[in-house]
Amino acid sequence: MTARKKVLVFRELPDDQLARLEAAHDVKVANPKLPTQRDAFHAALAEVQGMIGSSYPVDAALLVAAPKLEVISSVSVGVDNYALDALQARGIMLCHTPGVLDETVADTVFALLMATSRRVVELANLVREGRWDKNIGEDLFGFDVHGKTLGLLGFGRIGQAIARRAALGFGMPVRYHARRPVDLATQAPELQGKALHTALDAMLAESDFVVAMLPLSASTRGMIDADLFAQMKPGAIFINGGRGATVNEDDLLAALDSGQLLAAGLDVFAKEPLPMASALRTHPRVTPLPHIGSATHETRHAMAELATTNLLRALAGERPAAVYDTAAV
Ligand SMILES: NC(=O)C1=CN([C@@H]2O[C@H](COP(=O)(O)OP(=O)(O)OC[C@H]3O[C@@H](n4cnc5c(N)ncnc54)[C@H](O)[C@@H]3O)[C@@H](O)[C@H]2O)C=CC1
Ligand SMILES: O=C(O)C(=O)CO
Repeated sequence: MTARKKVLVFRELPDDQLARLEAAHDVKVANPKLPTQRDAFHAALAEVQGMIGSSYPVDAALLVAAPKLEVISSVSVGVDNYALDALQARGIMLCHTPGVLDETVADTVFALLMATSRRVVELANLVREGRWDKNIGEDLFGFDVHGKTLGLLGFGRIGQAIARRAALGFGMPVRYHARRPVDLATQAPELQGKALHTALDAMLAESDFVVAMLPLSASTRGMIDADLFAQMKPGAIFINGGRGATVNEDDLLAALDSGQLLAAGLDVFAKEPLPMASALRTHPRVTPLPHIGSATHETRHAMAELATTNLLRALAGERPAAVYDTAAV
């Protein structure tokens, strides 16, 4: 039996997963985002060997305050909140939750594709506000999704789940740009002949919808800028389901205002929650969502369960299923 260790949980965890942790270890729950719990969080850092978190940034200074830390288990697949080089230098293991959220995030991205192209929010508001007083005319028509070309920036686990919906369900030709081509024969045979690795400029020029599904890293920060928007097909729709800071938001607004982009569907923003002053909040051709890509009951539970299992395994000296390779940055 593993010796009991000290664990700090600094995000919400379902009761059944908290119970699994408490059965094996001494657990402190403290949310550093709540002023009433911030002191408890900082006090606990000095003692903990394991942590479960997600959206609170774990930077190098915070790690200095946690000298006994062996493992962090994140309830997320994205790891941009963690100081990866400091974790690597200290030999602290980082676990995350790849795979269990792919289909749910792909559903959210498709909701944004449908909402932007068919003007769902705008037209629902027209009905709600009692402005549906005649047959809808051309000025309120949308554009088809089926049969249109989809360009994917990022073609990993989630990008491929989006491509399956597009190619197999909506008859959409798919082009993708990623760090390297994917061997579809072994990884996604159902997409063979349907999703093509394409040079970035050609992909942008050919796509009716450009969907970004990129992690945030030094190479992707600010990558989607005026230069990329200018290369997109005039009247394209842009969707971001990855991370907000991969986009230059001023350039995005300029592309919307010039008419280069027809619309944007955004689940993620450079600063979250989206500041009241952001023009993206109220822009008539932006559909903004509050970072809900994976936010279903089923998937958030599956993520919490995987994160708990990862932490329990790591603290028991076993290899967890989903260790992030911090050396790969
Ligand atoms: N909106 C939401 O709620 C969610 C957002 N995400 C975000 O989506 C990201 C992607 O998740 P997965 O598909 O699981 O990751 P993944 O690691 O399987 O795929 C990442 C893809 O991005 C590509 N890529 C990375 N850097 C690139 C660059 N500089 N240029 C071109 N392509 C590049 C890779 O080649 C790969 O195709 C996560 O890291 C996270 O930030 C993930 C889950 C939910
Ligand atoms: O997992 C992630 O990276 C998210 O953004 C939330 O699911």
